[in-house]
Amino acid sequence: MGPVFPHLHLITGGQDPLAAVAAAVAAASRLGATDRLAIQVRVEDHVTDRDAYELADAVLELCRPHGVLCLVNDRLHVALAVGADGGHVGAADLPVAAARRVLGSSAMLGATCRDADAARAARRAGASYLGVGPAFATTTKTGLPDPLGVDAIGVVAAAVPDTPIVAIGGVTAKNAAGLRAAGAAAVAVVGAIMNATDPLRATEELLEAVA
Ligand SMILES: Cc1ncc(COP(=O)(O)OP(=O)(O)O)c(N)n1
Ligand SMILES: Cc1ncsc1CCOP(=O)(O)O
Ligand SMILES: [Mg+2]
Repeated sequence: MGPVFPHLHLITGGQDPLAAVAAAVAAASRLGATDRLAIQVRVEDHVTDRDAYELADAVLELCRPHGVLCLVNDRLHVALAVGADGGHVGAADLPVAAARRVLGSSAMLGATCRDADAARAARRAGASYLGVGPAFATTTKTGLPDPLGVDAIGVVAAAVPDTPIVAIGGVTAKNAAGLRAAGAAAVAVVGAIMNATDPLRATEELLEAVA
């Protein structure tokens, strides 16, 4: 990863995640912005560790030659096994301090939170960045709390000025700039790219929106 924190985090999902990841890496390469893209390998809970490992290994093969950051959601043992750059944990995963012990001090570790106190606590426990959302309504993940909206994400960003905030949930090329303007260092998307008819173009539009 270059000296910047990636502004666009693509989280895998949908029918053909590898094709979408390849398109996203190609888009970032065309824009000379591979250090502004991160890929987070995320699979549904019913997916086996073996299948999660195979996907993560294939994603890493697409990312590494271009210096695109590769993170693994939830399954930190898979992140370690494939040699990913780090992982992301939320309320149903290892606590942040435990996750930091598993990944070691140099790995990138993201943690989900929704308010300033949780953000400060996650930072103290060792999180490198914070995933904050859902920003807007989304159907990609069920059982989510009410959307926070742009202003609430700005409040969390202001509470931890030294920690990158990644806004997630219903993010599109149209609303991404507003999240950045509110203080988010980055945005994370699933559907805007994974469900796009042209994931390469969708990635270009999102990278331009968060530049
Ligand atoms: C960047 C980013 N932010 C939040 C999440 C959500 O993680 P989590 O709360 O662990 O929920 P699942 O993704 O595991 O369903 C994320 N993955 N990435
Ligand atoms: C995993 C996750 N956590 C909070 S919202 C979300 C899904 C985001 O998907 P989309 O970008 O399609 O709204
Ligand atoms: Mg999780």
